[in-house]
Formats: sequence, C-alpha cells, structure tokens
Amino acid sequence: TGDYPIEQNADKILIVYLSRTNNTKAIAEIIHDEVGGDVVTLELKTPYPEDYDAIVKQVAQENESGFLPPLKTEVDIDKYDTIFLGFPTWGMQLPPPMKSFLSAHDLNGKTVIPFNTNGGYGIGSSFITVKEHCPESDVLDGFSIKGGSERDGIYLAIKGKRHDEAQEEVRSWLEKLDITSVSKQ
Ligand SMILES: Cc1cc2nc3c(=O)[nH]c(=O)nc-3n(C[C@H](O)[C@H](O)[C@H](O)COP(=O)(O)O)c2cc1C
Repeated sequence: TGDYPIEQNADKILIVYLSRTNNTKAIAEIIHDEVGGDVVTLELKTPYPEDYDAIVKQVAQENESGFLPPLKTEVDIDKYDTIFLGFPTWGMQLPPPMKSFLSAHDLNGKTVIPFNTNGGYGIGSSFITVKEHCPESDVLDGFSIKGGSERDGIYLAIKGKRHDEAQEEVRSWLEKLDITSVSKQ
C-alpha cells in the first residue's frame, strides 16, 4: 500500500481460491464483484475425502510430510499481474493444495493478496507461508473472516446477513489497499 492507488486492468487480475464448503468461494465472488478479473478454483487430481475426520487426518499427514497434492487446475500465470489467493485455514496452516499452487507458479514481481476464512481460530501460519513462497512479490495485507465450522456441522456460514456483512468488510479492506480495477471505474 503505497501513496498511489494500484490501478489494475481487470484482465490482469486473477482470483484463485480453494474452498470445500464454499465460504472462501463466497469471499472470492465478493472480491470478483468489486474488482473483476478471472476466477479459478483449485481442484486436485485426487480429491480429498468427503468425510471430515478423514480429511483432517490426511491434511495433518500432508502438513507433516510436506507432501504437495498434484493439482488438476492449470493457470497461465504470465497473463496476470495481481493475484488474489483465497483459502481456508486447515490445521492452523495454509492448505496443502495452495502450497502446491505456490510451488508450481512463480509469482515474482507480481502483487499478491491473500484472503482467508476459518472456523474461528484465525489465519494460523497461512499468511506467513504465502509470504515465504513469494519473496520477490509485493504481498499486500490480507483479509480474514470467520467462515464455517465443519467440525460442528456448520458448512456455508457466509450467507444471508453474514454475507452482507462480509461484503462490507471486503469493500473497506479493498479501499484500504487502494486497489482499483480499471474496468470498474
Ligand atoms: C481439514 C480442515 C481443517 C480445518 N482446520 C481449521 C483450523 O485449524 N482452524 C480453524 O479456525 N478452522 C479450521 N477449519 C475450518 C475451516 O477453516 C472453515 O470452516 C472455513 O470457513 C472453510 O472454508 P471453505 O468453506 O471455503 O472450505 C478446518 C476445516 C477443515 C475441513
């Protein structure tokens, strides 16, 4: 966040996100409504199990071993200057698929903007891990909001009134970052 607004042509903006129960997806869509750009959801070659306990266990193992799950999603990163990265907190870390994405793509010289939903325990180490993967990028202040809590049977929580509140929060965050998309002016 410098002295001048970051004016960005919408076709140079990518919003890439991971979402299992659609909370992070809801934030991605709100951001897209504000700034435009391309939206891509991260998909794995081998999807995670549906069962909550099974995915928690698998993610814990992957976090422990550093395993990077292969992605089905392909992105031509050279087309973009500004990359929004959206993800839930998983095991108080950046989810393995987003680690895969960051390992597979060189974001040097680009503006990187993380956003997150979580079950109420915050971002954990996720934003730090994004920064570590992007030493030569301009990593802006991220956005985080409470989403669902699958553990407690709460799936999509960012809907109705909570969606409107989230929209307000996203708007003021983007204003603070001074991100303006040319297509939206
Ligand atoms: C495997 C797994 C691990 C999770 N670990 C955490 C956690 O460590 N801290 C937290 O606050 N929420 C945790 N959650 C809850 C999610 O971060 C929260 O529900 C988020 O809004 C989900 O985003 P989504 O709907 O885009 O998938 C976890 C959820 C899953 C499925």
